[in-house]
Amino acid sequence: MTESNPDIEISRRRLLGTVGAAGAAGLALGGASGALAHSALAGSGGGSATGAAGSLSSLGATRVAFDGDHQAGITTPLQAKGHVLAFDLAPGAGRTEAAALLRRWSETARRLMAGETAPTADSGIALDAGPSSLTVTFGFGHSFFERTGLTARRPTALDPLPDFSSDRLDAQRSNGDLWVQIGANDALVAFHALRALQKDAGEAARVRWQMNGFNRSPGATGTPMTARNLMGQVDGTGNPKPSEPDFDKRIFVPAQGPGPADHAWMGGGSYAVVRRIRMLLDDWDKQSLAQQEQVIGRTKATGAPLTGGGETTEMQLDKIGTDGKPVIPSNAHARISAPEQNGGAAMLRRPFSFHDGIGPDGAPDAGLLFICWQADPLRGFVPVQRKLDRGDALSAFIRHESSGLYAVPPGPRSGEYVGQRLLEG
Ligand SMILES: C=CC1=C(C)c2cc3[nH]c(cc4nc(cc5[nH]c(cc1n2)c(C)c5CCC(=O)O)C(CCC(=O)O)=C4C)c(C)c3C=C
Ligand SMILES: [Fe+2]
Repeated sequence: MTESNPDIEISRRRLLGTVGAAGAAGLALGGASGALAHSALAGSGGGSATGAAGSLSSLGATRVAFDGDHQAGITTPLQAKGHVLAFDLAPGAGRTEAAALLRRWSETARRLMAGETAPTADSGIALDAGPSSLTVTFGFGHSFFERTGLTARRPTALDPLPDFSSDRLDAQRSNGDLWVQIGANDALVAFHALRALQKDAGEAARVRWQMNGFNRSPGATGTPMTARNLMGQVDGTGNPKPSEPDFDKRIFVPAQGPGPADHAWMGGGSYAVVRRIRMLLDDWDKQSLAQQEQVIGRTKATGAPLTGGGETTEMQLDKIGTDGKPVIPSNAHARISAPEQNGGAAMLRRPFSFHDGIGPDGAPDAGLLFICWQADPLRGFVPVQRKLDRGDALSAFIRHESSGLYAVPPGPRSGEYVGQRLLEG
C-alpha cells in the first residue's frame, strides 16, 4: 500500500470488504510448493482453488503464494487471462543491473499476488479487485548468461532447442534474455501486473516480444473440467498429475544435483518451452468431425480415446478396427505424443489460447501459446516434438511461429528474490 495515495488506501479497505467472510488470511493458497497443486491442473482454474478454500464467495479473492519451493504459475490451475513476454537487457546492463531488476520484479510480484498495490506509483488498474489467482513467473534465456558474465553457471539443459523441419519461426518473437509469465483470473489484474513489471524494467531491460492469451473463465462450465483449445478439443488430459509418484522428478530439477555445483541454483526449478503455435482454423473447420477425431485419436465431445471409455480411460494403442487398421491411427497426435511412445518422455502442458485478430486473407491469427514444463527439455519436449515433426496428423493444421526455452529458477524463500541464488551465489 502506498501511504502517499489515499485513493488506494480506500480501495484496499473496499477490497477487504470484497474478501468478506472467507477472511483474507484464509485465502493464501499454495504453502510449501508456492502454488496450488491440485489434480485438475488444466481444469477450470479457480474451480479447484475455490474447492480448497471451501467458502470463497468471490473468484477475485483467491490468492496464490509467491514464496515456496517452486515458482507459482507452473502447477497453478490454468487462469483465464495470460501475458507472456521476453525482455532483453539494455546495452551496458550486466549482472548488477539484472540483480537489481529481479529484486524489483520480485517485490512487485510478491505484493501484487497478495492483492496489494505495486511498491511504487501504482497505476490503479486493479483497484477494487482481489488477487484473482495472479501468478508471476520469471525465467532466464540462454543469452542472459553471456550478458551477465555467468556462462559457467548456465546449465546444459538450456542449450538451444534443435531445429525442427516444420518450424516457421520468427526470430524477433523468439528467445530473449528474461522471460515473464503472468496469469490471473481477471483481465485487469493481469494487465495491471504487466504494466507494473514493464515499468520496473526501467532502463535496465526492454521488451523483446509480448503475447496475450486466455483460457476458459472459472465457473463457465457446470463442473470443473479439462480445458478446451480453439480447435474445440479437450486438451490436457494426458498431463502428469501431482499425485503421481514421479511427478516432481519429471517436472522439477532435483533439489540436490545431479549436475555440477555451479548449477545447483536451479534445484527446485523447471524448464519452460514456449511456442506460439498458429492454428489453421479455416482448414481445420473444413474437416468432418470424424476426420478431426482421427487427427487427434480422441473424441471431440469428451476427449475419450477412440478405443472407448471416458476421458481418462487409457488409450488402447494396439487395438485394430474391422478395417484392419489401428483404431487410433498411426499418425494420431495423442498416439505419437504419448509417453509410452517416447521412452517415457513427459511434460506438463500449461497453455493459453491466443487470438490476435483477422489476417489480410480473412483467416484468424489464432492458436495456442504452448507452454510446457519439465525437469529437462531433452527428456521432455525435444524427443516428443522430434517425433511429432516427422509424422503428426495435426501438423497440417498448425504452424510453429516462435520458440523460447527458459530456465525458471526455484521459488524464492521469504525475503529472497527470484534468481538470487544464481545472481548472488
Ligand atoms: C512437443 C509437444 C507438443 C506440442 C507442440 C503439442 C501441440 C498441440 N497439441 C494439441 C492438442 C492436443 N494434444 C494432446 C495431447 C498431447 N500433446 C502433447 C504434446 C504436444 N502437443 C502430449 C505430450 C500429449 C499427451 C499425450 C498423452 O499423454 O497421451 C491432446 C489430447 C488430449 C491430451 O492429452 O491433452 C490434444 C487435443 C494442439 C492443438 C497443439 C498445437 C496447437
Ligand atoms: Fe498436443
